Amino acid sequence: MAAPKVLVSDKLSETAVQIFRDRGIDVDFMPELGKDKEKLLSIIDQYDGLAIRSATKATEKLIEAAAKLKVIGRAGIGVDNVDIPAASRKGIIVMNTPFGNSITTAEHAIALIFAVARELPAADTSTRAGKWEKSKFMGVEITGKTLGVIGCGNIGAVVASRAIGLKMNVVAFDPFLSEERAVKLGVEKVDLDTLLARADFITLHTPMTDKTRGIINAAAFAKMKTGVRIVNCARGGLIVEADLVEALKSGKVAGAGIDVFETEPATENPLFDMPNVVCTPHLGASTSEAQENVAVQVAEQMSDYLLKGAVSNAINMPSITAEEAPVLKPFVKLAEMLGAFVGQATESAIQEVEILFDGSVSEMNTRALISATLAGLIRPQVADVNMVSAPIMVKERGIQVSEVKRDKSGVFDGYIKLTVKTANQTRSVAGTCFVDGKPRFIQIKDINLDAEIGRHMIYLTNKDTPGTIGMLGTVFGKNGVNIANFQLGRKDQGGDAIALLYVDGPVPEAVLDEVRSHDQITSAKALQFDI
Ligand SMILES: NC(=O)c1ccc[n+]([C@@H]2O[C@H](COP(=O)([O-])OP(=O)(O)OC[C@H]3O[C@@H](n4cnc5c(N)ncnc54)[C@H](O)[C@@H]3O)[C@@H](O)[C@H]2O)c1
Ligand SMILES: O=C(O)[C@H](O)COP(=O)(O)O
Repeated sequence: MAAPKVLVSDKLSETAVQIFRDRGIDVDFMPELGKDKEKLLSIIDQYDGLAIRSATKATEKLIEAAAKLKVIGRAGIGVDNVDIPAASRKGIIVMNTPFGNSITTAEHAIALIFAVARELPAADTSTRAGKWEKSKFMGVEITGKTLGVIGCGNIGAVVASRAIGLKMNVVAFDPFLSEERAVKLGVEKVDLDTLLARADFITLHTPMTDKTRGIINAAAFAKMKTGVRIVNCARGGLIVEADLVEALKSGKVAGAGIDVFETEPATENPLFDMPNVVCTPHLGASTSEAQENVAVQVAEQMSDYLLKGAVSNAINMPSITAEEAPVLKPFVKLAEMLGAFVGQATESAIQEVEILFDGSVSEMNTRALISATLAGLIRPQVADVNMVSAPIMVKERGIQVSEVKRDKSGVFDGYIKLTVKTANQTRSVAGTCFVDGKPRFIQIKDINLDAEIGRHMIYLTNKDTPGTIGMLGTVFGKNGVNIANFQLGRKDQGGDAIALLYVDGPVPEAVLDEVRSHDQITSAKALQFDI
């Protein structure tokens, strides 16, 4: 098999390139390509992986053109430059490195707080110009002042701890911050209005979402103390820049430290003309330590995925560690086969799906197994689906999915049972993996059997009457269909029965019609499994 190929289209540390090479991955290092949309678009179809920072925009158009792409690795935190829904629909994993640059970015926020409190850049420029304007640059102390942290996750928490070390009082607004964690961090959890009213300094550390876009706007400025100072090292667009300009002009805001802008690269911006605004060009993550961290991490994560199927820090897929990947692999296959069985056997719209994990399987990574089951289930309708895209597609179709876990309940160490409801019927199939790692069906419609899964299979439902096996043998035999394995099961003597045949090739519909023409046969369906 050819080695996977990765493109690095942003300025990542070359350590990442070395890691890809050491792992046997072909890598093209084109750090300026992120800025050249057309060139990137023209070559993206050659790559299995794309490693980026924030300059590369992984748009829907780029993702559509990425015929082989399996993974986008963001060496950093914010993934707002990646169209995640488009990537997910195409089955592309998007991963980031959530901790590698958090300390560095928090330090930049603290640096900007000091720079704004003491007008350091302006004082530096004035002094170099020989002006010695000692009385012009009257600053403020930060000791004893209140810092409002909006978004108290990884970076916000580090900023809070540094600020507490600097003797500031910290209040935090973050709907997902628990009281316990707030107490542990030594911050006071408050609502947004309270933060705006009490803070002398405000620092932003939320992701860019529909809820956070423009969170600091004219209405928010109106609720702040006069003379407040604001720092944004998160994302441009969290602050409405035009409103900040007005607040600076009116004196409501005494200063601002801005690392991120509504439009980047920011080569022109009304904030550049404002006094006591300290601007940096999206430098939050730019230290050698952080860049080394994120480059190493992204290269290792992408390599682990491309070479071993291990998934870590993915935004759109449950994690699978390198250790669990080989153990999980046969069960992922089984889950897909169960989904594929029901997906092919069911012709009306699926309304509900229940996936039961029994015994040892219930202790595995069931989120990954659910994704695999759903992928198998809807593949008959959507050919290109995989474990990344399946949960989204199932949700888009309004199908309810539930998971049940239970202790070992039968003779098998563990098994998976998939039950699907449509408007007319409920269908179930269960399976397990034996020590040989091969998946097997062990129950269909609550009827026990033990069926090895083959590429081509025939699923029959029938009445349990004498002569059925003979009839099937005759029909298939005279039509040249060779049976590799034949499994039968029934509820009660003379009652509902099923048969699952593993055959050596595709079975023509005409042959199935002949089978169907016999009175004891209720249904006959050819199934295919990607095994
Ligand atoms: N300037 C830079 O170079 C730079 C570097 C790294 C990260 N960042 C930005 O910083 C952001 C935060 O990074 P992080 O690692 O701390 O992320 P994180 O996920 O650990 O923390 C984000 C926090 O924001 C909170 N949050 C979400 N929605 C909110 C809302 N509506 N109101 C208040 N809080 C909300 C979350 O609960 C979470 O605790 C990233 O998303 C990225 O955009 C910028
Ligand atoms: O989200 C991030 O990690 C930062 O914004 C850093 O972006 P950069 O990698 O382009 O410096």
